Amino acid sequence: MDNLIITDLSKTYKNGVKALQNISLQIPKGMFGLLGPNGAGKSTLMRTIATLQEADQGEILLGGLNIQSQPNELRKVLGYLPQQFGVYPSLSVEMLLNHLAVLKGIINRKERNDIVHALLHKVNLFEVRKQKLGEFSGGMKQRFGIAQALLNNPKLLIVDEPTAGLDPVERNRFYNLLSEIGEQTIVILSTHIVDDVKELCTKMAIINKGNVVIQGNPLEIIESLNGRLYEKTIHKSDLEQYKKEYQVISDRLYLGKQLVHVVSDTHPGSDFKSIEANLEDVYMSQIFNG
Ligand SMILES: Nc1ncnc2c1ncn2[C@@H]1O[C@H](COP(=O)(O)OP(=O)(O)OP(=O)(O)O)[C@@H](O)[C@H]1O
Repeated sequence: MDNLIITDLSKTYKNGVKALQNISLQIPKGMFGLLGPNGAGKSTLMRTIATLQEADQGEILLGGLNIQSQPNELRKVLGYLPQQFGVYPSLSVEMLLNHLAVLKGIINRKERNDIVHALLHKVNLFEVRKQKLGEFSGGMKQRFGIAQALLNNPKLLIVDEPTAGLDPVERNRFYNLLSEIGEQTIVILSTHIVDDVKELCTKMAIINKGNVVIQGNPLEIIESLNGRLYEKTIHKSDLEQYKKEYQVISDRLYLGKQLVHVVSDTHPGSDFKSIEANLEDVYMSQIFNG
């Protein structure tokens, strides 16, 4: 299976926003999590990989395929679930998937029927295939979004913030579906929900202000913070002072008390407790102090 290799990719919008700044990433088969805050550049990167917009500089290769010079070849092996997935609410799920299959060039009726039914089973919508999409819950719509993205049996699947607004049960179901697809395919999951990546991904990157600030295996990335993370309960009124004195990466109210997490190479003082890092801590340390 071919890797997706992104080298030195940059994009500045006409208004001067540097959305991507010399991005380089190596993305193998499996689930790849792309984390970053609002405006980090995730959608710009996804859309560039999906050949929906062009970069100013850099190269994207999928195996032997050059995405910029061979966009039509890429589209044949690409599945894409954008952030805003527009649907025709009055069509039944089966009719709409059939229609999209025709648009994707699956002309033979028998073959098309087989593919549509297999996909409806895969995303667990077969039983409700006669229902209108407009009547579906958010989770069902997202699963339909995956079904349409899989119509051409893609080598590369891009999903842009797919779990926003899903309840825990639906989110879990969606995770399971993506994991299964990730066994055969490169899946790039763009999200600002740290848990999405923690649960699912074998590789990840955090981007902030158009830059890759860290990339690798989530467990190894977490390990890089261990031994340097401390916790303390403080008075709320002291928070600003702590922020001046220490590298505070997060502050939150926990059971009515103000809890701070601090990164420090040496023990910051006896009142601090050394704690195990998690991905949220890594994310916070990279976004706010990186
Ligand atoms: N068409 C555009 N013209 C000008 N600026 C844009 C355009 N699209 C995005 N931007 C800006 O580029 C930056 C990156 O935006 P992008 O949508 O890629 O971020 P994102 O990480 O996907 O954010 P979110 O999580 O909010 O979707 C932002 O500052 C955004 O305002």
